[in-house]
Amino acid sequence: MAATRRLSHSVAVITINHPPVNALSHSLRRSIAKEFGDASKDSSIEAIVLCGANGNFCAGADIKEFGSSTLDSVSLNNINDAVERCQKPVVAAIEGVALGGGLELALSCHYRVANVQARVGLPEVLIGILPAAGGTQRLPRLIGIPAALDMIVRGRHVPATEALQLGVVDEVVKANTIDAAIQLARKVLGEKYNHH
Ligand SMILES: C/C=C(\C)C(=O)SCCNC(=O)CCNC(=O)[C@H](O)C(C)(C)COP(=O)(O)OP(=O)(O)OC[C@H]1O[C@@H](n2cnc3c(N)ncnc32)[C@H](O)[C@@H]1OP(=O)(O)O
Repeated sequence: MAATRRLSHSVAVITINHPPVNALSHSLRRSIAKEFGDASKDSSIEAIVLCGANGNFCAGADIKEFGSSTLDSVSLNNINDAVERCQKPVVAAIEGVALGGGLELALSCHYRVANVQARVGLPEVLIGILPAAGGTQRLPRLIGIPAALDMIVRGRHVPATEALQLGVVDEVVKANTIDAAIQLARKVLGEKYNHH
């Protein structure tokens, strides 16, 4: 399990890879933090795209590690704060599911592009907990309190087209989600440079 990084036209594409659903285990979080930190500091990189391998963005915290007492300084909150604060545009490319901590990670990105087949949600309530990595703040800021509360208390999986209507994602594409996210990042960069 690891996050890997490749470069596409000065955009770093960081792929989260922990089969089958890219659950955020301790070691995956460490790997994401390292790749993201390196990309943020690398002056040859102008923007960052976060995506998932195995046909999914991320199903959230690794439920199989719940109850383990491993001490880990790389919390999902730390990662999400670093992503949100990044000076470079960060775009999430969402395929499959972005659930729980996976959606919270995507919400920390500055933009979100989803495949039409994707689903997003905060299903923590279904396992008796509440979102605790910024979802209860970032989601209402993005889509308003009533719609966010509906997602948080019902824990339902929201299809990409509805997520677009609600404003959870910025764009829905039928194919080539990662390319679309790279294009969006480059468009944002173009707008930034045109304003200077
Ligand atoms: C604090 C808490 C935070 C930050 C959280 O994020 S809590 C976790 C929130 N996420 C969830 O509750 C998602 C739970 N998973 C699902 O809803 C579904 O598994 C799925 C929609 C992601 C996939 O569904 P499906 O295609 O039907 O496949 P399975 O359900 O059979 O799952 C396949 C294997 O993946 C394992 N899995 C799924 N989610 C997780 C997870 N969050 N952590 C660890 N492992 C996960 C699942 O156990 C299956 O594994 P195997 O049985 O094949 O070994």
